[in-house]
Amino acid sequence: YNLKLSLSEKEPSPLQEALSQLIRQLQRKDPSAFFSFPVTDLIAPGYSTIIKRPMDFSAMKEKVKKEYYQSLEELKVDFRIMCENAMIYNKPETIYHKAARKLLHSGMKILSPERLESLKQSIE
Ligand SMILES: COc1ccc(Br)cc1-c1nc(N)nc2[nH]cnc12
Repeated sequence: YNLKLSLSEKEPSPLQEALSQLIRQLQRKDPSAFFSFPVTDLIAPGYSTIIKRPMDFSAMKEKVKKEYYQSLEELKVDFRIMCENAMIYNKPETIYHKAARKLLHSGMKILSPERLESLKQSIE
């Protein structure tokens, strides 16, 4: 029987697939998983007052699932915010600041204009 897929079983769109693939590639560059989940004030005292736009990979995945991203570039914006947050809150000599700088650097290659353009062609 061709039972209609319920809303919760909607197939991911090509854009969602591409976004999820990019997030997987980016997460591989965060082996310590510092960026997998939201930073809490318990882990980082005062974080929620200092950082106005918190972002992490789990939030990105949620935004993909809810189709918040209308383009690949919007993911790049959130990725940069996530890394910059860590470099704002944490002093330069900390492992978190250094991990963020390194992640930002490798992420900008994965999200380079050329890479995103060719990925866009494959989505159309
Ligand atoms: C989710 O955050 C963490 C999880 C586990 C551990 Br150990 C540290 C963090 C963390 N700590 C600080 N100070 N700044 C961050 N920026 C992104 N991650 C962090």
